Amino acid sequence: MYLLIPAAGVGKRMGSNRNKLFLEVHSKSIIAWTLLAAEAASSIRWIGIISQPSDWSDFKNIIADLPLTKPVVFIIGGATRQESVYNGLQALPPEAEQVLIHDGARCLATPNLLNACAAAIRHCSGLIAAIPVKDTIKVVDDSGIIQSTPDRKYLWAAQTPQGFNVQLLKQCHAEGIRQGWEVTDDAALFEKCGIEVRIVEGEETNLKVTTPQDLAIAEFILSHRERARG
Ligand SMILES: Nc1ccn([C@@H]2O[C@H](COP(=O)(O)OP(=O)(O)OP(=O)(O)O)[C@@H](O)[C@H]2O)c(=O)n1
Ligand SMILES: C[C@](O)(CO)[C@H](O)COP(=O)(O)O
Repeated sequence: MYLLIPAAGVGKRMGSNRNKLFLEVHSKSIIAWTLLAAEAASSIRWIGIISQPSDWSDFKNIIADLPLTKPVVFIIGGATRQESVYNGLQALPPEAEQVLIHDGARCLATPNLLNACAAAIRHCSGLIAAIPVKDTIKVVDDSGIIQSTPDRKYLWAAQTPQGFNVQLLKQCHAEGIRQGWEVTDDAALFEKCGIEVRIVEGEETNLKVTTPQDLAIAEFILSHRERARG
């Protein structure tokens, strides 16, 4: 399985003055944890890191200290996650028929989840890891007035990995450019193109490290995992 890792953000919500994936949690950088999970996932055979060239030296220094055996290719990121993934798709090896896309910021995803998504994409055209929503979700208008309360039993929180047929995702990204669609995950492009996307049960611990509070939560999860391993 081919894995694309969007890693070209700037971490605005983290309040970081550099790519938040260089921040450390439990003694390793966020990107290091993500790469170690990809290395441990037996289904992953190739890794593309989609990132800003100004970050490549720092990424390469981190990678040099990791026990990686799988090829890692650097791909130029875009101004948005959507553009970054578009670039990543163009850089896939021509033989890639399916792809997993996994946020570099989701450094707690387990190898089992990566493997489960890699297995599941063999039997469908598109999928996302997701977990049922625990809170009641409100739709709120621009003036802060609640407009509706969707039935929670139909609400899932999208995570990554997200898996896709490569050709179909390339077509959907191209249509998104033509239509001016702005999406925050790749599944939305499939949905807009009318292509079915399935759910794979995600992990409650599969946090997207976005704010400083998330760093503390990630630290807790990683230290708990370490204690559980003994
Ligand atoms: N132009 C971008 C923006 C984001 N990402 C990646 O997409 C993932 C999810 O994005 P997010 O958590 O929003 O990261 P940032 O964009 O860095 O955060 P912020 O929105 O707070 O700036 C991250 O791994 C990020 O590196 C990317 O590859 N290219
Ligand atoms: C792809 C994603 O992680 C699914 O929840 C999320 O949409 C990324 O959003 P971001 O604003 O780019 O972090």
